[in-house]
Amino acid sequence: MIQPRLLTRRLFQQASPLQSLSNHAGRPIRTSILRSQARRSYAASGEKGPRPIPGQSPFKIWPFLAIILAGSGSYMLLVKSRTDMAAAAQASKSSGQIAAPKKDTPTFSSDKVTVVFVLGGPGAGKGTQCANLVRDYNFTHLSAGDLLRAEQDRPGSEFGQLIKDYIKDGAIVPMEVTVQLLENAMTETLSKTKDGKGRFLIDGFPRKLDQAVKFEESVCKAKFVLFYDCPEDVMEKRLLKRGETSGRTDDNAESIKKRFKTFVETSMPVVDTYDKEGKVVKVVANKSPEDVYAETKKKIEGRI
Ligand SMILES: Nc1ncnc2c1ncn2[C@@H]1O[C@H](COP(=O)(O)OP(=O)(O)O)[C@@H](O)[C@H]1O
Ligand SMILES: O=c1ccn([C@@H]2O[C@H](COP(=O)(O)OP(=O)(O)O)[C@@H](O)[C@H]2O)c(=O)[nH]1
Repeated sequence: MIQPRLLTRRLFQQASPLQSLSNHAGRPIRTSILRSQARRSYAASGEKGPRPIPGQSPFKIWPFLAIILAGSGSYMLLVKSRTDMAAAAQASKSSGQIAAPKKDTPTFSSDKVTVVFVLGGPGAGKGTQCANLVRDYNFTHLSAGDLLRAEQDRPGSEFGQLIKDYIKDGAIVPMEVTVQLLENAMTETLSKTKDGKGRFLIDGFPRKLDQAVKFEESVCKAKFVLFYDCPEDVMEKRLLKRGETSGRTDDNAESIKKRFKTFVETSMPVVDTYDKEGKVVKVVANKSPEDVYAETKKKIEGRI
């Protein structure tokens, strides 16, 4: 099984929870600097300046502007450096890794790496069908949910509690965490190949449009989306049954309800968007696992 590696500094630079912490930490200093700037501005407009020439305005605007500009400039620099420093400190404390620069081109070229997103409601049978595809088509299966649960349980993870809360609530974990875990897992798999080629089933991701955009921009373009279409009542029965043995904190009636809501409101728009681009392979999932797989095979032949 692929172990998610420590998240890199890039993740910390982008992760909103930590950024807001570092911003918060810097606020008192910034406020006091602003106050002292304000005091200086008032002093500059005091009575000790040269006497005004008759006919000209007694108020000179340029000194004010210069002070405001200089003040704002140094304020911005201070804020930026403090934010970067805090992020770097956090990152090195927890991972000891060097920052990866923010990038706009995908890490993996789709010439070498094939990515298929596997989507469907909770309990639609994504994981079950992925196991079949791994056996027959030499895919590597990466379940975003499994990676998040492994990160949640990793001793020392800064995101453990955050992931736990999101999963229990059926909500979507901030994308920086999930995208980085997926990229790390892909890197690890590909590092074991001679030619850097690979095929991935990314199961249960992207669950939100911004995740889809981010992943395709920074990690790898997806070839197509395999979508398992299943009625809610069927999925609910399956999940409650799975909950008897899965040990998952979200396989209970209350969490299932929330997960369905998230799926309809947030994840279905991802499927609809890809569908408009002609990238969705839809499979009816309300049949026996064997029949679902037979339809899957028929529909993906020629696309992979
Ligand atoms: N076609 C099917 N018919 C009946 N039960 C299924 C089917 N596919 C999967 N299951 C069962 O339903 C539960 C959810 O399936 P799973 O593959 O884990 O779904 P997902 O990954 O979409 O949440 C599991 O307990 C699984 O054994
Ligand atoms: O990209 C992802 C994938 C999963 N999750 C979280 O992990 C939970 C379980 O997802 P998984 O795919 O394991 O299970 P499913 O709900 O499809 O059965 C979801 O409800 C989310 O809270 C997430 O936040 N982002």
